[in-house]
Parts: sequence; C-alpha cells; structure tokens
Amino acid sequence: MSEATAIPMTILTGFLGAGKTTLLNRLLSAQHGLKIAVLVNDFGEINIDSQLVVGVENDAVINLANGCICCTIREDLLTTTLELLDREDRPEYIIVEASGVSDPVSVALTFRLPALRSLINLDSIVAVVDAESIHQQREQLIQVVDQITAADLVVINKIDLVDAEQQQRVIAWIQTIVPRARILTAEYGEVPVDLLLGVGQYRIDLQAEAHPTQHQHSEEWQTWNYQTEQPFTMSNLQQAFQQLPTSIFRAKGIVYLAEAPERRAIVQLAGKRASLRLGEPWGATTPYSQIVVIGRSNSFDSAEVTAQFDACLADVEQAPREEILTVAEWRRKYQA
Ligand SMILES: Nc1nc2c(ncn2[C@@H]2O[C@H](COP(=O)(O)OP(=O)(O)OP(=O)(O)O)[C@@H](O)[C@H]2O)c(=O)[nH]1
Repeated sequence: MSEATAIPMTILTGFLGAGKTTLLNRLLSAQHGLKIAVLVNDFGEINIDSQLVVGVENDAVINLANGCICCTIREDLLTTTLELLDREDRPEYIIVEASGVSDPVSVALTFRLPALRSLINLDSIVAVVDAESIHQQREQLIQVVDQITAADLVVINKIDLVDAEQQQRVIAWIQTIVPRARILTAEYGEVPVDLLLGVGQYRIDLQAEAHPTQHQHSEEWQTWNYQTEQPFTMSNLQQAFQQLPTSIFRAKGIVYLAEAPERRAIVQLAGKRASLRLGEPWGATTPYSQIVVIGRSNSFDSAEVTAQFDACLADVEQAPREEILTVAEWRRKYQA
C-alpha cells in the first residue's frame, strides 16, 4: 500500500479529565462524512471511556485498557491498528484517544514503526487543556507541558469555568510553550470539526524521533476499580466521590443507581469537580456499576476506597421505601 492510500489519524492527548472524550463525542456527532474508527486507551483495568463514546458503530470503537499505549501496552496499539487496517470495511479516518497520562510523542512514534509507517498518515496531535485547573495541578505540570509541546493544535477547554483574564493567561502560557501551535478555545469540546480533522500532515521532528520511552506509566500512577451489580444510593455515592483523597486526580464510572434504576448514571470527578448525570437506558443489559480511579502511585489505600464505595451500596432488602423507587415511580419523579 502506498502513502497515498495511507489512512489519516489524529491523536487526542491531554491530562486526566481535561475533556478528551467530550471533544471526541462532539467530533463524532458532527457532519464529517467520514467512516471513523476510534481507539480509546483508558489507563485502568476497565475501559469506561469507550462506553461513553457515542455516534459511531460499536465495532468502530476499540478498547485499549489496562495500561498506557505509550509504554506498557504499546504492542497492543500496533497490533490493533494493523487489525483495523485489515478489515474489509476499512475506516477512512482513525482517532486515537490517548490516556490522560500518556506521552503523545511515544504514541505517535508507534505509527512511524516500519510495520505502520506507510499505512498511517499522522494528521495532527490535538492537546486538550483544562482552562480552570491547568495551573492548579502543579505536580503534573511537566507531563502536561510534554503533552502540549507535542501538539500542533491545542484546545483550551472548559472556558465556561474561567473569566476572560484567566483565559488570556492560559493562552499566553501555551503560546510560550508551543509558539507554532494553533490554539482554539472551547466549552464542552465544541470546536469546528474541519479545524480538527484533516489539518495536514503532522511532522515529528528529529528530536522527537530520538524520543526514548524512559518510563512505565504503570509505575507512576495507581489505578483502582470497582464492579458490582448491586445498586448504589445516589446521595451516599456523591458523598463518597467528594471524600476521595486529594491524591486521586480522576474518577469516572458508569453506575447503577437505586434512585434511577432504568438508566445508566455517569459519575465523573476531574480535579476537584464531581458530577453525576443520567445516560442511556439499560434496555436489555443487566444493570451494573463500574468505577475507575487514578491517582499517584502509593498515594491512596485501595482497601479504604473499596470500603468507602461498599458503604454506598443500597441495601435493597432493608432500604426505606422512598429510597428504592420502582421504575414507574422513578419515571414520574424524574421524567415528568
Ligand atoms: N464545565 C465544563 N465541564 C466539562 C467541559 N468539558 C468536559 N467537562 C467535564 O469534565 C469531565 C471530564 O471530561 P472527559 O471528557 O471525560 O475528560 P477526559 O479528558 O476524556 O478524561 P480521561 O479520559 O479520564 O483523562 C466530565 O465531567 C465532563 O462533563 C467544559 O468545557 N466545561
């Protein structure tokens, strides 16, 4: 296959919780007219993000979980991409959502390996930045700077959470790090699709070619996950999220709630902000909960976090009537 038939690719990078999946969903639901495949890398054992991606066929979203695609599971990225290119129904565009702790240059260099070099055209590396918390997260600033440095397009997201002054400060700071990058600002990842896909071939400079993968992100970050088919009580769960140790940077989950048993609830903690919203109905799927948290290695006690979430499970047998609504009652209360 020649370079001319190589498939264009965009790599989405950005720190934990910056808004990569939100932006990805915006892109996928826009009028792009392309058959897009998405490779989603969640650092934890369970891939929550791929379940939150909407707007493409199920088999067009591929999970790369339990490690970081820039180091621990780099091999998986390579073989999965080759499998994707081998499909009869080949995608016309590939988007890779790297995990929040990935080094995008190492991810990009995977596509420069002999097996993939002529098959993939790296179009751009897009870095998503959280306008509000970028300067509050001092500990991981080096990692964020590395991600931004690799980008040719930076989306400053969550501008609804900052004033004009902070917005200008972030723009100026990014300009000093990557003077050649284009910068866009966004709320909930809303950016014109034409500006993001197919911007022109990305050039990895020679310095980047020599970029060594010095670290294993699995050693720097600790993940914890929780799975159950028992429902949670909403108020307790919200409290548990708020009480997570501050060494936990990110938590997210798809949750079965006693108060809203018919629909998936999506819980998120990014930095200091927690949120809960209702998603798709469970339909024929047996309700379940999957929660993943990510923090610095050895910075929290997994057993304690497990106990914290265990305490939020609704006791279906003994719960007061008003706590466990029937589906019909729930509809009346929440869908009126
Ligand atoms: N206020 C506000 N919240 C946002 C915005 N964009 C995303 N969020 C919220 O931020 C949280 C994290 O968003 P995600 O899109 O999941 O972030 P991510 O970068 O994919 O997270 P990881 O994959 O875990 O690193 C979610 O609760 C989003 O709803 C925004 O522009 N404004």
